[in-house]
Amino acid sequence: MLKQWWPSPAKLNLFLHINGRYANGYHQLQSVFQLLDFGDELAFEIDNSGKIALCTPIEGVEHDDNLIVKAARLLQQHIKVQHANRDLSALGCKIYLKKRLPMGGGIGGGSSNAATTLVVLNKLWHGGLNPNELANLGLQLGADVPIFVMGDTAFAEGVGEKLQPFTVVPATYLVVFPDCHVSTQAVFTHVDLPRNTAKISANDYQFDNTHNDCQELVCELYPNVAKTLHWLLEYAPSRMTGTGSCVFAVFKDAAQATKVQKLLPEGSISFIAAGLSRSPLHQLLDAQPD
Ligand SMILES: C[C@@](CO)(OP(=O)(O)O)[C@H](O)COP(=O)(O)OP(=O)(O)OC[C@H]1O[C@@H](n2ccc(N)nc2=O)[C@H](O)[C@@H]1O
Ligand SMILES: Nc1ncnc2c1ncn2[C@@H]1O[C@H](COP(=O)(O)OP(=O)(O)O)[C@@H](O)[C@H]1O
Repeated sequence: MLKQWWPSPAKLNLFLHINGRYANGYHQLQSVFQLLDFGDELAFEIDNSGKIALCTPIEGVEHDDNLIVKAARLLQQHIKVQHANRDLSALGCKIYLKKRLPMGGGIGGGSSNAATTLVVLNKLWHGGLNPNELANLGLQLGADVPIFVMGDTAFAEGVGEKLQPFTVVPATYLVVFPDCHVSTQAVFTHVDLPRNTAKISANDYQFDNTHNDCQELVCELYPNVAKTLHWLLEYAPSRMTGTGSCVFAVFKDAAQATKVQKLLPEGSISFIAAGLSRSPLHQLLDAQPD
């Protein structure tokens, strides 16, 4: 039988302000998480083995460290506890991944993979968790997971988990990966990271009156990020996403984005994507009710 492939989209942080730091070291931030129509895909074959197996390993990531496997195990455990009266000892699954998103690029690939796993397995295993419960479970895996579980482009606060659906002017993005992996943890523990940007109201958001507090530091640490950003800025408003390393340029339409993509230096890794208000995963789920 043909596999059902489920989308696992990328996101961009259209801006990222750091407003302070919590006692546990996590940062208090504000951001717009823009979901994209480009990403990885996952397929799931549930079985009664009780085992979780990712059949398409990612080079450099141990099976048990993969956020997909961690998400499946976390949900498996949660369902077992919630449904103690049902014999769920045999909940198992084989998982397949088509990886397209560069890792460590600030476009949320790992978190999105974890979210798609939580959402789809909850459906296939008849877990019965509601979206808020799934998002809370996802938060244990990463601050970025809830946005992908909820599935709406959003204005985010807290550590990134307080979300309100947010309307952004439709745009096409040229996203360039400067061929370096930035560790989110390394950026957030850096002494030179600014952490005192004043809070804004969601209504006041505009691309031009916001910025990314991580950008200057990452540009200093990774000259390739600085080079890519300066190149893109010649053509369109551009910014780094998340803690890097990807940089995006904003265009009105795909034709303009394609023109600039063609001018990129040879060997550049890039993709073009449209901004979406609703995740492609959730669009597919909405079209396929139980
Ligand atoms: C800041 C963002 C913006 O999108 O960066 P990117 O990872 O996308 O670049 C994300 O929210 C990241 O989310 P995610 O990558 O899931 O973060 P986690 O795994 O929870 O945390 C990675 C590390 O970043 C730090 N961290 C993360 C989020 C946050 N609000 N404050 C932090 O200080 C934590 O110290 C942790 O050690
Ligand atoms: N399924 C996964 N996809 C991508 N990265 C993963 C996955 N599982 C674990 N990781 C680890 O998470 C790190 C961050 O990945 P990713 O989410 O793609 O980047 P970012 O947080 O910068 O957007 C990777 O370098 C990798 O070691």
